[in-house]
Formats: sequence, C-alpha cells, structure tokens
Amino acid sequence: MSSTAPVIDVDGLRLSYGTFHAVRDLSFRVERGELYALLGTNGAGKTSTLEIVEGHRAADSGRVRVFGHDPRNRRAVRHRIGVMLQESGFSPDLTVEESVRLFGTLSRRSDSVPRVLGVAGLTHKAGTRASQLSGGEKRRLDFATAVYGTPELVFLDEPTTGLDIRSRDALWAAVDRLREDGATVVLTTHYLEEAQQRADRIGLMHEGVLKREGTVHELTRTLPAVIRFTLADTAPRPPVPAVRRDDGSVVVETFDLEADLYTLLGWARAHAVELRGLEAGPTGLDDVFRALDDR
Ligand SMILES: Nc1ncnc2c1ncn2[C@@H]1O[C@H](COP(=O)(O)OP(=O)(O)OP(=O)(O)O)[C@@H](O)[C@H]1O
Repeated sequence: MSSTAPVIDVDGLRLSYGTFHAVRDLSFRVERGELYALLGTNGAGKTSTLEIVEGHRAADSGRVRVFGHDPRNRRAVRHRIGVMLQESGFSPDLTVEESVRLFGTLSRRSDSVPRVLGVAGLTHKAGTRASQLSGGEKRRLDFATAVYGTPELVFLDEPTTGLDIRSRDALWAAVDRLREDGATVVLTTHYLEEAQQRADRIGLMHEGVLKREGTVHELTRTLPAVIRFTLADTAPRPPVPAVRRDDGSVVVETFDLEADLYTLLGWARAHAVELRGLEAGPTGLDDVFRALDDR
C-alpha cells in the first residue's frame, strides 16, 4: 500500500439483521493521520459499521479495506490496530497490571506496562482487580489496552463516557500524543463538542446512511447562526431581519454573525435599547444534527 492510500476505505457497505437494514450502502475513507469522527443518531449503524471495519463482523456486501487488507484477515491487520470498545470483557480476577499485560501480549505489539498504566492514569491502581474498578477507571483500562504499543490505527468508541473532566483532559492529551506519533484515530461519541473540537473530518450517520460528511466548517456553514434576545414592547424594529414573538423574544438567523451582531449592538446603543438576555453563537454540530431529518 502506498503511503497516500487511505488507512480505511469503505465502499458500498451493507449489513442487515434479519429483514432490518442497519447499514445501507455506506462509503467513506479515513486518511493517514486523520482523526475521523463517525457520529450519528441512536441506532444509526455506527457500532455495526465499526465492528465490520475492526474485523469482528462480516458485511453482507460492499468492500472494506484497512491498510489495504480485508480486516477479516486478522494476521495482516490486527497487530496494527488498537480498539477501545464500549465494553471490553476483562477477566474480573485479573489485576489492572495483569489485564494490560495480557491484552498487550495478544496485540503482538511491544510496550512497557508501567508506561501504558501511566498514560492511562492507572499507575496507582496497578494491583487492583478489574472487578473492583470504578466505571471511569474501567474506561481508562479500556483505553490502556487500546493504546498499548502505540498502534497505527486506534478506534475509540465513546471513549470519555463516564469520565470526569480531568480524566477526559488526560485521555485527550494521550490521544494528542498518539497523533503526534502519526496514529490515525476513528472516534464515535455522543459528546458533540468533543468531536467539534478534535475531529479533522466528521461523518454523520442516520438510519444506516452517511447523511453528511466534512470538516466542522463544511458541515456547519450551510446552516445559519442564531442571535437571541428580548426587547421591550416599546422598542423600535431591529435593524436586521428578525422574527419577533409576542413574548418580546427576538430571533435573528444569520450567515454573517459578526456583522449582524455589530449592527445590532450599534443600533441598541444609538437608541438606548436593552438587548435583554443576549445570546449569540456560531452554528454547532448539534444544530446540524437537529437538521438531519429536514433534508
Ligand atoms: N445483533 C443485532 N440484531 C438485531 N438488530 C441489531 C443487532 N445489533 C444492532 N441491531 C440494530 O441495528 C441498528 C444499528 O445498531 P448500531 O448498534 O450499529 O447503532 P449505533 O449507531 O451504534 O447506535 P447507538 O448510538 O445507539 O449506540 C439498531 O437499530 C439496532 O437495534
């Protein structure tokens, strides 16, 4: 495989459970060194897709290549990928250290167990049995096994669910270091702000189909940003196109947030008008999600 070939190449993927079509003609690529976030509504087919790409499940049809190989060819692919599943079945009687060592051996990559425990923030829990870990600590153990041996491709399935803010920051710092080492990362999460901050590109799945794909900017620029405030009944008409409701609340939808905000603030000052509860922000991924059914 040449160095410019995509790390993941999915073309026309289909998967059904009985008569239910969970994944319908899905195509996407992940380039080397990218952080690609596969996001979607509940039941959209993300986990099913990733199980196929990770080599755990066979597709009904379509072509899937990981590092140029069929991911079912485990000898060619498995040692190059690290997977953080939503639930990894650790043996409850093994300690944290033993679990990491076992998964490390299975990965066929080499690393230092103390290093990996340090990266995952689990050094102080090395001797604790997996069954005695808290939810967040289990998540960190999942992460530790995924990053053992610095794999070239890492799948992070809901990596920060159940983690407190400091553990989240530590996990993302560890992901940043992996990326500095050249790793490609595939992320699924329902924390849209994490994807918005971290992803180079995002694929948005809904009902088995990739509805939208692109950078955050590409996904959000087709929707207007919103400015909201409340005006007194006696206030004059705002200088920008706005919807004014009976309760005095005003909504401005704009593709030029900065200019409209500037105009509004200047107008408010000139007319001594109070823009009560003023809120303004760029369009977010959450807005793109809410608009999914509208197109
Ligand atoms: N083993 C199975 N048998 C039957 N239906 C299944 C099976 N696994 C998943 N499904 C169905 O396929 C659809 C896609 O499921 P999948 O877990 O891939 O979605 P998801 O995008 O990961 O969802 P979520 O965000 O809720 O985790 C869902 O409607 C689910 O109920």
